[in-house]
Amino acid sequence: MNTLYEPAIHFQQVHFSVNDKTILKSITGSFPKGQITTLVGPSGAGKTTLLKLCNGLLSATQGHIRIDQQPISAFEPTALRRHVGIALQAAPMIAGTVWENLALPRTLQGKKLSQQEATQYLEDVGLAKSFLHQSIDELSGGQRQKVSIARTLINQSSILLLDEITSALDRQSVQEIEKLIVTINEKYNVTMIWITHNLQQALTIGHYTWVMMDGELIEAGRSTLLNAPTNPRVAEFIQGANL
Ligand SMILES: Nc1ncnc2c1ncn2[C@@H]1O[C@H](COP(=O)(O)OP(=O)(O)OP(=O)(O)O)[C@@H](O)[C@H]1O
Repeated sequence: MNTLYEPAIHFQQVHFSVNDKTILKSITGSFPKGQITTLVGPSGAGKTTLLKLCNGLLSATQGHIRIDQQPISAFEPTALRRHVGIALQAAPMIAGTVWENLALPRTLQGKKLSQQEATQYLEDVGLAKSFLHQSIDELSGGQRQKVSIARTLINQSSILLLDEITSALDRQSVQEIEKLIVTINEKYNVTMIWITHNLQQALTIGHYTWVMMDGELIEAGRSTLLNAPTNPRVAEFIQGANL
């Protein structure tokens, strides 16, 4: 990828296989620091597997991954999870209040999250203070996803991995989450890697885009590549998705 930005994450000839099945083949590329890179490709292309390699949920079978210029192996696992946050489509939560869920990253470290801090994080994602004491079960899908994003901010992660965080939401919530991600990216300069099946979203929200197919990175560059793909496989994929 031709970029002016230093890489937040760099993959060098990364392979991943499980039980002799190759899932990722020879991935080489960078995710530019402070930018939003959208990750697209057909189902089963290896996108989630690649994301899991970025925060140590999985380890590469071969090749090298560097996070902020350091080999990923140099990070202690919990430090890596704090440095590289993740938000998932299902936005997993514990039974309890919004505050208890927000405090979870701190609770796991034996620390507390004050009401004032919790309120600030809620404000950051556009939720009123009144949500603090609300049960997590009473939230809409969009509100739940906002709490999930607020929770990632508590660790002050400099890299955030987003796996299809809007695919289960209604149109208005999708727009709110998109706006929120752009705001967080700009306000905190967080590097984002966002898996999406919504190519319009990949184009409009992404600064950069990676296109994956069959475990390979087949195209990477400015997201506008989705408007005028030079690779025929990418063109066919986009045509099928009616961008
Ligand atoms: N633990 C595993 N054991 C065996 N196969 C696996 C395992 N994890 C993933 N796979 C396979 O690896 C391939 C890539 O999966 P992955 O979830 O990374 O794809 P994806 O691009 O994220 O797909 P989707 O868009 O449907 O979420 C799939 O064929 C999947 O079945």
